Amino acid sequence: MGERTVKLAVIGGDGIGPEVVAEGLRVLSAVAPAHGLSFETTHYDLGARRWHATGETLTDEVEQELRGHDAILLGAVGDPSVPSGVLERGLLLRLRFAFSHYVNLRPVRLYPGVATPLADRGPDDIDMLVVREGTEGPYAGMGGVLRKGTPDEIATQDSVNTRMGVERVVRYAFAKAAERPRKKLTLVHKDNVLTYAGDLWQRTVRAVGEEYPQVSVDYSHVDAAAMFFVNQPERFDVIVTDNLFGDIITDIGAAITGGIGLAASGNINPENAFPSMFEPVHGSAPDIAGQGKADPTATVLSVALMLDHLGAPEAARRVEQAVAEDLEVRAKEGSTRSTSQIGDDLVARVARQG
Ligand SMILES: NC(=O)C1=CN([C@@H]2O[C@H](COP(=O)(O)OP(=O)(O)OC[C@H]3O[C@@H](n4cnc5c(N)ncnc54)[C@H](O)[C@@H]3O)[C@@H](O)[C@H]2O)C=CC1
Ligand SMILES: CC(C)CC(=O)C(=O)O
Ligand SMILES: [Mg+2]
Repeated sequence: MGERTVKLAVIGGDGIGPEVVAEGLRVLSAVAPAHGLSFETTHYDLGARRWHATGETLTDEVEQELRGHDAILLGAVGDPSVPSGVLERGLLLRLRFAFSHYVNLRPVRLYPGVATPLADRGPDDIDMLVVREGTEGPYAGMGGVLRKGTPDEIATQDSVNTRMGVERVVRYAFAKAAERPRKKLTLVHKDNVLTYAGDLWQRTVRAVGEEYPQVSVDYSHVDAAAMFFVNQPERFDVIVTDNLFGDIITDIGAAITGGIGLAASGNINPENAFPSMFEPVHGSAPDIAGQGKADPTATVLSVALMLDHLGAPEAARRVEQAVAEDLEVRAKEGSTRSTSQIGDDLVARVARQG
């Protein structure tokens, strides 16, 4: 088999980010060669440390360098020593926007054996794919503040929804739904209150849906969807939703599938005009940083999403299989392993499958 070299940019970032990324990379190194892949990694020191040292979040030069890679693996950004939003907007959202990551793909899947707070539900009941819009909505950064610091202060934060931006993510979600056995797509929004944006999303889903007669479509207001996640998760197959709603409901999705330490995501540019970026759903978890307590599984599953995106589905399945086995053992025997011990076990499982 000929070997393909993938140029991978690695941004560990802040808090537990570098700890979980290190384990993701070890699993990647263990699985890649058997699938004809070799990864040429470049590490970028971005995040709080760099901001304190230089005042920079992301320079144009670094952005340009990142553009030259095939994919990016990111841990998390954000640190209590930096004003909230500086790194989240200046680094993470800047990359999502600059590289047109309009699909934020977040599987919500209960692995066998994993404890869920939903007493009478199992893996067959919780297997959804949330397609969160990644470049618009309230995250766009539009708005401002008037009369700051006075009793008359007014802060606005606009939600931006473009026809083009909504249509491309809706189209992606329909294509995903059409590939899955249930062929069901749910639009999650709040069109009874956010009437302008909601109407655009509804009309777009109706129009694109005409091209996918095999996909059944329904709608849920986001507040009801939050409730259904915890009392009727089997309602959902593929969900398409805006940036903020998708952010919130996927943390609920993580909570019902074993916790935030297991939840993976991909920031995808489906046209491959820019490198896609893979990262756990969680943040930098300053409360447990540096203690070896972080679960690297979410990052390892994000590596599987990356392998899928890079056209190596067999390698991706192998990583997921290793995680599934690890989670089954954890369910039976419990686990007090450190971040790197979980990494050791996943590397060993991936190697055994080879
Ligand atoms: N994609 C990103 O880079 C994200 C960054 N953030 C940033 O991260 C910082 C912390 O935000 P929080 O709201 O506390 O969210 P968080 O996801 O970092 O932590 C929430 C809770 O989950 C736990 N947790 C997170 N990841 C874990 C893992 N792998 N294993 C075990 N436990 C884990 C944490 O210890 C904490 O109790 C903030 O600066 C925030 O802006 C938050 C979310 C996403
Ligand atoms: C900008 C990030 C901190 C937003 C977030 O929480 C996420 O993408 O999951
Ligand atoms: Mg989030």
